[in-house]
Amino acid sequence: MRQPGRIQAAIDVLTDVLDRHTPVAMALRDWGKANRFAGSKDRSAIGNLVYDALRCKSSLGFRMGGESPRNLILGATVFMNDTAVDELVALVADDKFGPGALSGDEVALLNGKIDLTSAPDWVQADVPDWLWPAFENNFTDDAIAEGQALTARPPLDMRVNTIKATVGDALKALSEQGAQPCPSSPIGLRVAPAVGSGRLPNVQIEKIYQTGGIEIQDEGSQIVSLLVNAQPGEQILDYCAGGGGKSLALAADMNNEGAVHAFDIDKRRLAPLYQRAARNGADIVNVVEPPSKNLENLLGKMDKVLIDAPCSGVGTWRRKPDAKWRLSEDSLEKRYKEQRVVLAGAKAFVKPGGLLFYVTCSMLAEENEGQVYTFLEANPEFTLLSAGEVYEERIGVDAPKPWSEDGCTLTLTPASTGTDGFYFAVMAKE
Ligand SMILES: C[S@@+](CC[C@H](N)C(=O)[O-])C[C@H]1O[C@@H](n2cnc3c(N)ncnc32)[C@H](O)[C@@H]1O
Repeated sequence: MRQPGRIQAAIDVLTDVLDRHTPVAMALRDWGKANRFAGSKDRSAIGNLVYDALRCKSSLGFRMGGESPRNLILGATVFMNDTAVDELVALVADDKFGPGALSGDEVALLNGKIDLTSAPDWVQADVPDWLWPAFENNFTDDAIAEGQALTARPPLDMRVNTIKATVGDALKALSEQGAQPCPSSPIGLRVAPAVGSGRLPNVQIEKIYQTGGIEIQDEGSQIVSLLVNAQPGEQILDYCAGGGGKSLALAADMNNEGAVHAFDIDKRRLAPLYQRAARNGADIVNVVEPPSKNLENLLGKMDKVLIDAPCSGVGTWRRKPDAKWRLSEDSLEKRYKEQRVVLAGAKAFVKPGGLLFYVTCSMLAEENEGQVYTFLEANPEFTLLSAGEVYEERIGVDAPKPWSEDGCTLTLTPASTGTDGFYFAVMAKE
């Protein structure tokens, strides 16, 4: 396919996402099925344009005078992919598979007729307007920069599974894919974000992945798992284990000694963990299916309980930009309620002297400090500890510093640590 055909395809896919509310991955898959002539390079070029347009939907819409799929994709082509306006005009002029000739107004807009610095802050930050007060409240002077960092293409991060491989083994196995050590996680590898129409490698077909030597896991998720500081021989409950990304990381950190009990209220979410744990050789992962009465024998006995709480997912907007615009006040309220429920349910498993960890992939104070401080007030047997020392010990004194409102809990963000957004708090039970 030539560039104009790819642009038109991206407009069609984005129309499906915005007008028919189809999830972006599904819209891209559907387009691929209906257009089997398109090669893998075409698909990644189209996907990149659609994802870029979604990441910057409000700022591109502002610069282009409206958020139609055509405006957004043309804007993404020029403003985010460095295509020169003259070149684009010539390319689309008479290509019958493209979006048609550009109007004079479109050309003027693409040439920067509207200055983004005149836009409201939430538009410059590409954060939904209704959410801006909460977002701004969290980051004050840095809020626009934090929002903009969430619009960048994400890298591919991998955790080396130290049960099966060393960082050196994995680096060697993935050298052709461009893997480098992560900036902060000592067990992380990173492939830089794709540029232009490029794509990230499919490492799942590589032997090192298939034999359990690596897991795909954002560096932020690796870091919060390392901050649990799981020790060999400990009994740990991962209370919201989902697909088990953090359970597997904890098991490796424990050198496969002790136990990681992986529970989730939703049995379907736990399903992939059986196979993942087997591939990882993570023998100490004990999957506990709901109902929660199956956990009764662990009450009051856990050295550590990890709550990787259900949340808005603001911290993952680089990877899931459509979720940013789907988030609603109602769904956020539901997440707050679920967070209170998991905190109330998980606390009973911590043994006296044990630790309770509260993690989200959100960057909103209401889901983070807000929940932790409310919990601490109602549960005086728990005390907030500072996470700074363990961060320095495990991640390094020279590593990029996470953001912290209270000097105790940590918020990792794309702008501060170059990771997905994550919140981390640790509380001790007396
Ligand atoms: C952020 S996800 C977990 C991701 C997972 N820990 C990982 O690293 O891949 C949050 C999980 O909390 C679960 N959850 C929600 N309410 C819960 C509850 N009351 N008890 C236990 N798990 C719950 C959800 O089903 C979801 O899988």
